[in-house]
Amino acid sequence: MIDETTPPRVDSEVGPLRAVLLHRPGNELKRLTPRNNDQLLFDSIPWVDRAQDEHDAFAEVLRGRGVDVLLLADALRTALEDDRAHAAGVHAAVDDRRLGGDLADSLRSHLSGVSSAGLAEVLMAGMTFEELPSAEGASLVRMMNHPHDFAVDPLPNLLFTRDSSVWIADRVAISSLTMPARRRETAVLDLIYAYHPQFRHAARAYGAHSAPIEGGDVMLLAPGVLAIGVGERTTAAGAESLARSVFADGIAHTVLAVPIEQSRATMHLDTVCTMVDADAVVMYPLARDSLTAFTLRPTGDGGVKVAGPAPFLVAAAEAMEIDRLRVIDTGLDPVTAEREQWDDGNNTLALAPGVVVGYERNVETNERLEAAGIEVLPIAGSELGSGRGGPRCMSCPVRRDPL
Ligand SMILES: NC(=O)NCCC[C@H](N)C(=O)O
Repeated sequence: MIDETTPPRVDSEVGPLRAVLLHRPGNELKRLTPRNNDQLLFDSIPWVDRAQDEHDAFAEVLRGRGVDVLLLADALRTALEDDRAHAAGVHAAVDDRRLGGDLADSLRSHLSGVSSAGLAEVLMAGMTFEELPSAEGASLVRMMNHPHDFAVDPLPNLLFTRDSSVWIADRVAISSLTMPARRRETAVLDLIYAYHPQFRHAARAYGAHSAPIEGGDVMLLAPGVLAIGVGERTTAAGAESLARSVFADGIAHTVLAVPIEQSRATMHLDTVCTMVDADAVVMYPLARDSLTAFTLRPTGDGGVKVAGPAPFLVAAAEAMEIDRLRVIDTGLDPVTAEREQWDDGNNTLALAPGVVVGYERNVETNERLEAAGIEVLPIAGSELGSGRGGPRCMSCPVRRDPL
């Protein structure tokens, strides 16, 4: 339960974390098979019960440090109690282009009568053709699809709540996700933020239908200073559009657009770099000297001026108005560094300055962080990590105290 007396607000990556949106993995993970896991962006087939246990333990670590945990499925069910949300949810679930007019109409009319919990389940876990309600009359679409094909796609990547929405100051930006397997997450988050009683009054930053942006690329380096990774998921147009939006709303004065390699291992900026203290990051060694940044600032008359590129660490320190942004030197040999980067060693979630959650398997990265004075709270992630995402990816901070 989130403390409802204090409105959502996030101004930094490391201010004491007070409230967070997580998604406990559910039946949507049971949809993964060796035939569809690549398309659904998982590298293997997770053991679902164990993934849930790992996630419960993650949530307990956060609660143990005074963080209110809001679970996405609960939030969605609550939002869908509103009739308008329910109708929008039915609309979001049914794709006429996939089902054809007749089947789409009959599924819409079926879903209109299900409970908010039932509709939430369909929105998250999807529906196969054999699970469709039996309808009278013949449908070519029903006949020509395999019973196990998806009539409504599942959303196994809901687990990574970081990517689908991001709070910047007192506004929420709902992502416009790039990969087809994740696009419908936008509609789910839109329902939650529009209709959940706790969020209904939240102002929006950025339009959900703008150019692609994913939250894993958005980093709140300091109040008013954002870094946005531009690579496989967030486009330059997305970064520029978010920059314009935060400048117009007066919630940021500088945005750094950071080119990152377009590969699965580096799909978001937070796969190579996360903040562990107000002036320190943990960073993949290969990125340390190669990351650059374009600096965007408002012109004052509605425009945006662009400077650079410059080395990322230099541009970041200047924008943050600090002498330097420290890189915690994990000092790893290239092979260990590559292995631990793949396993989200650089993807830590800060609970406060100098206190982070990290996957326990990244033994060497965690040891070096501890040696540098960072407290690492280890969590198991053997199953959670099968979708390639660590503690930062699996969390959307909703409220942090000021630094
Ligand atoms: N911020 C992140 O790096 N999130 C991890 C997302 C993993 C997910 N399987 C995806 O490919 O989108």
